[in-house]
Amino acid sequence: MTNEIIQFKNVTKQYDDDPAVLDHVSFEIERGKFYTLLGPSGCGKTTILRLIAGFTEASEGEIYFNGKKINDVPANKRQVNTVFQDYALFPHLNVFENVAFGLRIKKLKNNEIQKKVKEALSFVNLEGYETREIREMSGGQRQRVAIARAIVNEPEVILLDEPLSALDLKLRTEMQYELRELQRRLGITFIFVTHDQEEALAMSDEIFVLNQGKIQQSGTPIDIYDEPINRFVADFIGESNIVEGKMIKDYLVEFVGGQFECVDRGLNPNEPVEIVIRPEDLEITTLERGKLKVRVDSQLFRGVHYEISCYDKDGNEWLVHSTKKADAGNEIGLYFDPEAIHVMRFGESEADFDRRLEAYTAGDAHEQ
Ligand SMILES: Nc1ncnc2c1ncn2[C@@H]1O[C@H](COP(=O)(O)OP(=O)(O)OP(=O)(O)O)[C@@H](O)[C@H]1O
Repeated sequence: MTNEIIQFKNVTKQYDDDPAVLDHVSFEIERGKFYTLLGPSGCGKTTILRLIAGFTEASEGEIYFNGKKINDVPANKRQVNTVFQDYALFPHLNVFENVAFGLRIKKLKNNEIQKKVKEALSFVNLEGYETREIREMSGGQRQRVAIARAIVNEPEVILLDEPLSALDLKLRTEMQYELRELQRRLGITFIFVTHDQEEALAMSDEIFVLNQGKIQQSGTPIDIYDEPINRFVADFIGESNIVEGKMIKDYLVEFVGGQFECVDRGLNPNEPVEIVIRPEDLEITTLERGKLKVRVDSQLFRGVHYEISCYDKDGNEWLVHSTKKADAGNEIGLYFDPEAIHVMRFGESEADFDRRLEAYTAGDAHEQ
């Protein structure tokens, strides 16, 4: 059996004559993994969930579940449950009845309902809360009731639409651990929607980064952080310094008036590129040792590091995360390793990016 559970083939969603909210989107979801759809407000994340759940229809393209086309399968016949942002719990029912609701509709026997609800509540650490009213539960507990209500139906996929956004920061972080752990224990596929990049990096096996109805890049958190394919992804995932430049040789790149050694990524001489250097990869040093010379504009103490904003002579801003202080007005050097320079080709598609990196890692990109 293939490990693929959901597949989108060239799916487009358009309302009336408005521009498409999803534009020929294709992807595959594997069984048992934690996926995150990440992107700014309005990029189409919820629309993807609604298409999987069957709450809306695709304008074009095909959606497969376990290898079968499901475009015309109604929502209640799909092996999918959704946890909504506002939890959508029934305020007039207690915890037990909220979780039991779907099972009662399916007309399961009472003793079976008792057993399944008990199991689901124990999965989310809510044993003993059966008779509590929803209004007597905290935000985090309501969240867990909503998850119990989804897992009690034993779906193959759980869709979670910004389920943590109503929680305060501390509880949100706790719930991130809990959800991740729960997904591992259950072994069910989770598809989680968020616009919070830190949440996506912390929780996911795979992330799909979306913008304006298109998947910009998909991959593991580390792949996406270390190898963003374009300016949008680099900017959206973590903080970045991004400048324009051009390739000199396959392992030498020119920007802000200097030439710097970089990792060979199969790019061609003279090719215009964008360069990303993460703030934590810049080291404050003397003017002599520094590869870049900059003037410090401001610094903020962020607890674990200082966030220092500097400018080079061309007016580019360089953000540095450092445990060392640097006072505003001082001229300093910035040092970085060749591996810290990430070079992006302008306007490259994800498929071309993957092919280029595959060729590079297979060793047939360029001879050095
Ligand atoms: N029923 C509808 N009719 C018309 N346009 C819609 C409808 N539903 C959604 N849209 C539009 O589709 C686009 C994508 O919406 P979607 O809810 O998928 O975005 P999102 O990425 O989940 O955003 P958010 O993070 O704000 O929830 C938005 O521009 C939205 O206005």
